[in-house]
Amino acid sequence: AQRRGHHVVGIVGAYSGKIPGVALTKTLDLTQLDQLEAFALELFPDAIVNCAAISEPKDCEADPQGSRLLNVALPEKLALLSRHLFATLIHISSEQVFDGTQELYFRDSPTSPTNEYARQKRESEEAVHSICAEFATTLRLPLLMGNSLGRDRSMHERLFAAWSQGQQTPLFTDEIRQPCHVENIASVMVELCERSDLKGVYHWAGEKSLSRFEMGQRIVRHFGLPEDLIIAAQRGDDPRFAHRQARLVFDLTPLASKLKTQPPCFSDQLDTLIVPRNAQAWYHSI
Ligand SMILES: NC(=O)C1=CN([C@@H]2O[C@H](COP(=O)(O)OP(=O)(O)OC[C@H]3O[C@@H](n4cnc5c(N)ncnc54)[C@H](OP(=O)(O)O)[C@@H]3O)[C@@H](O)[C@H]2O)C=CC1
Ligand SMILES: Cc1cn([C@H]2C[C@H](O)[C@@H](COP(=O)(O)OP(=O)(O)O[C@H]3O[C@@H](C)C(=O)[C@@H](O)[C@H]3O)O2)c(=O)[nH]c1=O
Repeated sequence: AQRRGHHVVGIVGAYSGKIPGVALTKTLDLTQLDQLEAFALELFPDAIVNCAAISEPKDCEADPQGSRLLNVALPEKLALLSRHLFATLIHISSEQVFDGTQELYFRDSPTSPTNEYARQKRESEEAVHSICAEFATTLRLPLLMGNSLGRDRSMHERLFAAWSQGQQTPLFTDEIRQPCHVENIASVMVELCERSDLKGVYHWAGEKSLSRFEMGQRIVRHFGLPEDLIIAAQRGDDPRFAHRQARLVFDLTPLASKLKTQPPCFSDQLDTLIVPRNAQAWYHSI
């Protein structure tokens, strides 16, 4: 956004560090919608990009009411503000609105959420596009790759955390995802903020679909680690995981055919990953 000459204001919750490229950060509890409204009216933004959520399925199961404040009430409020401000709204939904039984998911494929998080995401899509359809683009996203600000959030960071504590990680051979790294998604979002002809719900993901086990293998090889750090597993091996969606793969044509940014290959995504701080001593010791 900075490269394109945009002025970015970042709203943060608990995060207190510097955020590269963000001119101003504002700490707000995004469950306090009156404070958000006051700030938005003061700022009068041209575009609002909503990345806030309770984004762990298990956290939404544990606290449906609390997570709804972020995952449904907040997008609703942002949609009302977008309409009032005539501001573009970019909202994020998830591949998890689908049940994972289909070979490929299209923008108009029927959704069938199988958990609280996914139900909230579908509800947020319906709210946003009924309130401010002419201003909003919702991106349904896949499993995200990248280096999180806190260094403990993404898939490779969680794997490094387990490996550096001496744990081998069981990874599903029968769970297929289409991971995409966040830098690529940020470029898509900047393009969408500059386009008025791409409103509605779109799918975006990486070029390649892989099993969680294949992802683990590619991560291990990329960092020159021993292959026995990962163990092939099946979702059904453990009743806690038997319900997990088997295959979440998107048709990307509608958006990929209109944007300069293209779905990234998996090796480009691996090249952006760094060893998380808390695993560096272990990594250099092996
Ligand atoms: N990660 C993934 O694999 C996927 C994510 N998504 C979606 O992408 C979006 C981003 O997800 P992701 O980056 O993983 O989410 P994270 O959980 O990593 O980050 C969400 C952010 O929301 C902010 N937040 C939460 N509660 C509050 C609050 N009360 N007040 C202010 N800020 C708050 C937090 O900011 P702070 O740190 O400052 O407290 C946190 O950093 C979400 O909509 C998610 O549903 C979709 C598909 C997959
Ligand atoms: C994917 C996977 C998970 N698990 C176990 C580990 C953990 O106890 C449980 C849940 O896995 P996860 O913690 O990865 O959460 P998971 O529910 O797999 O997915 C999450 O992925 C992370 C990256 C996110 O950002 C979330 O938004 C969400 O998409 O399932 C395996 O044993 N093998 C696997 O291959």
